[in-house]
Amino acid sequence: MKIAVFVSGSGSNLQNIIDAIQDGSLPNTEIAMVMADRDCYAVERSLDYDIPTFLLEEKKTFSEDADHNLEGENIDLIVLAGFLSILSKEFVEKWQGKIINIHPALLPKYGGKGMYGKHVHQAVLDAGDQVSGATVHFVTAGVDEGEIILQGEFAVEKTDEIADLQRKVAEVEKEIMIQAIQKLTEKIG
Ligand SMILES: Nc1nc2c(c(=O)[nH]1)N[C@@H](CN(C=O)c1ccc(C(=O)N[C@@H](CCC(=O)O)C(=O)O)cc1)CN2
Ligand SMILES: NCC(=O)N[C@@H]1O[C@H](COP(=O)([O-])[O-])[C@@H](O)[C@H]1O
Repeated sequence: MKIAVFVSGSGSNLQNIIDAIQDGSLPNTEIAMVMADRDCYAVERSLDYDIPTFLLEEKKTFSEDADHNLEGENIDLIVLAGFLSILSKEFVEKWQGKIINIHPALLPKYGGKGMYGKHVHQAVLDAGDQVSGATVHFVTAGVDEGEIILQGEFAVEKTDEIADLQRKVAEVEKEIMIQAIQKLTEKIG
């Protein structure tokens, strides 16, 4: 299975995929390319592993530029891993069913435009939720509206702050990201 990973941040989810390939949890899986919409630590991680890496910083044309790079690469799956730009309707329709995203909450709660990173964790704390988690879902033209593939949960303690949720989310994301790719590999082959 050839995958392309889109990134914007620290790259912890990218690292989880790299590690899973190296430890044999994702056999027959190859990260064919990493594409970033901004300079970020995920780019450094990708380059450290000699993965073909593209920095596409023109926000208005990211989807078009990314599609150009994907052409002819026989990519089976696109993984949005901490990716913070909204993909165009045209791009999503062309790759429909082959793009997944990981979100740091139990969708449909706390999803949509403006809901990313610390904004999500703050919303969970403000709501006083006792349970939160993360979600892997298919990507559609709408933001965080696609069919849910997997979710993982954790308990929110009264004393928890944003940093605590970031840590707990990261642990759940590590599990469900790999499980989701394994599940789709069985389906796509
Ligand atoms: N067409 C789609 N594109 C993307 C989706 C999607 O479901 N459909 N998922 C997002 C990932 N995401 C949450 O999981 C998400 C990312 C970014 C935003 C957001 O509001 N972004 C800001 C800009 C932030 C920045 O560039 O620093 C914005 O667009 O104003 C919300 C949700 C990835 N793409
Ligand atoms: N809605 C998008 C969003 O908030 N994505 C979140 O960015 C964090 C950093 O990812 P990274 O360490 O893999 O870059 C992750 O928790 C991911 O769920």
